Amino acid sequence: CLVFNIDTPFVKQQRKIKGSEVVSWSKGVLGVAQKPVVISGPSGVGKGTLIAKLMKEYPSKFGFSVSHTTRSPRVKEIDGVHYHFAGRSKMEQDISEGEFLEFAHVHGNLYGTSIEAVESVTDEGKRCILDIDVQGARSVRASSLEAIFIFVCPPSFEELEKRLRARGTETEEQIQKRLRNARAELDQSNSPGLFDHLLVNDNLEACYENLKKLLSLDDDHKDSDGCFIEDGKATACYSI
Ligand SMILES: Nc1nc2c(ncn2[C@@H]2O[C@H](COP(=O)(O)OP(=O)(O)O)[C@@H](O)[C@H]2O)c(=O)[nH]1
Ligand SMILES: Nc1ncnc2c1ncn2[C@@H]1O[C@H](COP(=O)(O)OP(=O)(O)O)[C@@H](O)[C@H]1O
Repeated sequence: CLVFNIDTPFVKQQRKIKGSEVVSWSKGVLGVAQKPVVISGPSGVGKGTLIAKLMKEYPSKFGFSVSHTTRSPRVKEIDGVHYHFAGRSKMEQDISEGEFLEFAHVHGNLYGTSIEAVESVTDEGKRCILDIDVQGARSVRASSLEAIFIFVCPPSFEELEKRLRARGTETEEQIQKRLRNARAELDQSNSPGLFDHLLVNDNLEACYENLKKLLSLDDDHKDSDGCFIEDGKATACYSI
């Protein structure tokens, strides 16, 4: 099986401490396996909705990287399916022991992708989808895991707020925090060399078709209005 060096911060730190070569390896995410897909974007933009559509249409092609988080489960969220809901001290310990590919503090909670989360998808022969924040995307970019990076934008800030409220899963205080963070995340979507594609989620079906096009799942190149993709260098997708 194919192995490659996963240069996580833990591996780099161990190399420094030990002053010798430290190699950590993972399997199956390089070579014949298709590149994992990293999807980022502000809270409420529709990342989960798009990913759910993709997984429903292509259950044997894609697998979701189930992250760990210290946030409380929402109604209908299942432990081990949507997230691995974890205690902070246990998660911090696992991070310090090098079990995570990346982690970040987001909206006041700790989130992270364990190496096992990615491997369990690739072990099934599926293409891995990661729903992670911009900091996480940066960490994965800096690691040797080659992936495709997609940032999902809302058509406007007002629409983002509307969706977040309509979802009804957060308190007013949490909504305000997520909206504040959204501005910073939207600014960072333009960081040079970070995202390969910006996808505007205005009309859901049009956006989904464009996502499929990006992933070469749709080769009939249908026109889609209300949603566009920028290849290569990310440029502002709209102004707030
Ligand atoms: N860095 C990182 N971010 C994550 C991970 N899992 C989820 N996130 C991000 O954490 C943020 C909050 O996720 P969540 O609490 O599910 O709220 P939502 O974005 O409103 O659905 C989102 O930006 C996710 O993309 C992870 O493993 N690592
Ligand atoms: N294109 C869209 N138009 C209108 N509502 C949308 C669209 N995409 C998603 N939604 C709705 O917006 C809310 C937030 O979507 P969700 O997938 O939970 O966002 P995220 O995972 O990015 O936080 C959900 O209630 C979802 O049904």
